[in-house]
Order: sequence, then structure tokens, then C-alpha cells
Amino acid sequence: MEWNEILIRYGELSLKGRNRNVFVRKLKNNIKDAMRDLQSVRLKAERDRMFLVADDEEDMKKAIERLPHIFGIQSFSPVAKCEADLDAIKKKAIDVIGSGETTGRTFKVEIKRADKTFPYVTGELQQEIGGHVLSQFPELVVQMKKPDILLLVDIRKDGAFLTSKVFKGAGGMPVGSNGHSLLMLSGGIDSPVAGYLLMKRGVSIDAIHFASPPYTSELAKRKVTDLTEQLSSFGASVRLHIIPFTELQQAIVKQVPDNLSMTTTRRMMLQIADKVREEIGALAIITGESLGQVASQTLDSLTAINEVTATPILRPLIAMDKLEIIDISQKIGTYDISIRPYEDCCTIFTPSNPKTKPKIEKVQHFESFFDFPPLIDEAVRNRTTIEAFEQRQADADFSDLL
Ligand SMILES: Nc1ncnc2c1ncn2[C@@H]1O[C@H](COP(=O)(O)OP(=O)(O)OP(=O)(O)O)[C@@H](O)[C@H]1O
Repeated sequence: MEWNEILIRYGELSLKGRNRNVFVRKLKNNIKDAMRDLQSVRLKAERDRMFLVADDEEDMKKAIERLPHIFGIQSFSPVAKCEADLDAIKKKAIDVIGSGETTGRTFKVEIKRADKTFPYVTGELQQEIGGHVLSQFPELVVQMKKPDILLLVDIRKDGAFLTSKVFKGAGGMPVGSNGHSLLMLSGGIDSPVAGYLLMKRGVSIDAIHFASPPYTSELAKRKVTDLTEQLSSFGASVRLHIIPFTELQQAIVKQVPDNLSMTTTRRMMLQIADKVREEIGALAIITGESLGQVASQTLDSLTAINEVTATPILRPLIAMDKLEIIDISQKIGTYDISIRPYEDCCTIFTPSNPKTKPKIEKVQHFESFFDFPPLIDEAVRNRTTIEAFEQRQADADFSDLL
């Protein structure tokens, strides 16, 4: 079956009143971005829906594969086009219905006649087309309420457009329509899920990762770049900042008693993240923390860690169970990357008996014997930023075509 265009429905976007133009524009850009290598793809945005047109059949197939990942789309339907002529419509209706399962299904035809000059009234058309479909697929049963197959026939000036399949979109809001944040991305299971959930609410992200070579390997870094790439498939590219953290971790191990070193490590990470956040103009920091999961994630620990900044810390997983988090990570394709067995900087320096109720004054006391701020600034300065996922140039080259 050859589809000529895809009808894209916005869902939540339609609730957004005054902001809707901004949302639609963002969504359009994100779709363009995801399709930038598909030369024949064009987009037409209307008030409450968008059409993706592709002349090339392969491009159309790829577009159908990619659309379910893009936030802000509620559902989409591939559409077949024919001449606005009753016989042509009847013929096309058979192709469209025949492209899916018909056994044991209920069915209904719905007509939309934007072209009022078309020489049949809606009731007549419904009967003609419905009768023809039933003569070819006698197994179908007509049902007016909630049919399994709804054949939509939209008659416009430039032709008739038929569709019968509705694919579920990713929902949520277009990435970038709700501000920018910095995700602390560890390489574990949780933080990629945290990033995904905020992206789903329309937040665009940069990611920051703390690496401690030679204690952490190139393969551990690769894991994080792969996670970043996977997150980039949800509607907007993610830039990754890799922080050299070895010197600071060694200083922490020397200066701070074993049972408080995890708290200090987190406080240092957060201060570095906060400086990077400021430099890139992000408004909040996202982490994959979930209450009670490990010693550094008790309310007391989170309070002691949080004390170093007034920046909002978004913790979308805070009340989730590990199994719920794993379930999402499997669905979004990050789980298999996260379970690769390479050590994270925190795992290697993990103390044997970290305090679950660290006292802020004690932590501050031990930190005061060493001049940490210069090391923090140096780590921020010496970061490596991977822009590979942005492909801004590619976007710019392609934008004229859309
Ligand atoms: N090396 C790191 N680089 C960047 N962020 C980190 C790093 N280690 C930890 N974090 C951040 O701190 C959060 C808590 O980390 P921790 O290791 O305590 O928990 P976790 O539940 O194992 O999280 P994850 O599964 O994301 O590693 C992480 O979700 C992440 O946001």
C-alpha cells in the first residue's frame, strides 16, 4: 500500500491556548530535525493538525517509523490520496481497508467534505463507499459507535484523502517548548529515564557526566555517549559535557572521612553542574535520584547535598520503584546500554559504610580544611563538550528543503 502523506494530531497541544503557536512551531522544527536526512519530506502545519508529505516511498516508511518517538504528537495516520471522483475513491477505499486486518472487525465510513462543490451529499457518499467496501470484505460488520476500523474520507479541492489506521504518538509536549535543563547522566539505569521524562514534558536538555580516568574506562564513556544518542532520538539533540573528576575525587578521599565522602562527592558534582548550567543558560538540574534507593538518596542526604545550591533540582523518579524505572528504561531503549558492565566514578570510590543521615555542619567542617573551589573551577573549565548529536550544520543545510 502506497501512502502519500501522514496526518499528525497534536493532542495536549490543543489545550495550550495562547502558547499554541509556539508549541506548533517547536513541534514542526523537531519533526524536521528528526527527518532531516529524508530528502523528499515536506511539512504543512495547520491550526490543529499537521501533514507530512513524502514523495519517496522509502522516506515515507522511515517517517512512519520515527514519528512515534517525537513528543507532542498524540496520534498519526498514514493517508492515501486519489482523484476527487467517486469511482476513484471507492477503488482507493478497497486498497486502504485491504492494507490491514479485516477478519472479525467492525467498520464505519466517515466523510468530511471540505470541497462543497463535490456532487454528492455526505449520506449518499457514506452509503456508496460503505456498500462497496462491504461487497469486497463481507466479513466486516458495520458499527456506528467505536468501530475497530474507521475509514475517514476527506474530500478537498486538490483530491480525496483516505485513512483507516491510527498510530499512537509519544504524547507529551514538544521538546524545547518548556525551557532548558542540565541532566546529570551517570551511565546507570535511572538518570536516562529521568532525562526522558523531562523531555516528555517539553524540556530540552544538555547532559553532564563525571568521569574519573584511569579509574573509569573509555568504554564507560562510550556508554554515556550512547545513552545521550538514544535520548537524542526523542525529538531534539542532546549535548554532552564530560567533566574530568579524578583530582577532585582523590582530594575528597584524602580530606573527608570515609562515611561522609559520598555526600561531599555529590556536593562537588552539584556545584560543578550548577556552574555549567549557568554557562549554558539552563534553568534547572535534573537527577535520577529515587527516595531511599541508596544511602545518598535519603531525605537527610538529599538535604545535605542540596545545600550547595538554590537552583531547582528536578527529580522525576523520586517516588518511583526500581521496577517501574526499569520498565520505562526498557521501553525507551536505554536499559541495554545502562547495564553494560563498566564502572562509574562513584561506584569505584564508594565508601563501605556511607552515612544515611549526614549532618550538614559536619560535612562543611571537613570540607573547610581543603580549598575545593579552584578544583571545581578547573573541572568546569577542562570539560569536553560533545556536539556530535546537534548536527546544527546539517539542520541548516536541510532547512531550506522543508
Ligand atoms: N558519574 C556521574 N555523572 C553524572 N551524574 C551522576 C554521576 N553519578 C551520579 N550522578 C547523578 O546522581 C544521581 C544519583 O546517583 P546514584 O549513583 O546515587 O544513584 P542511581 O540510582 O544509581 O542513579 P543512576 O542509575 O542514574 O546511576 C544519578 O541519577 C545521576 O543523576
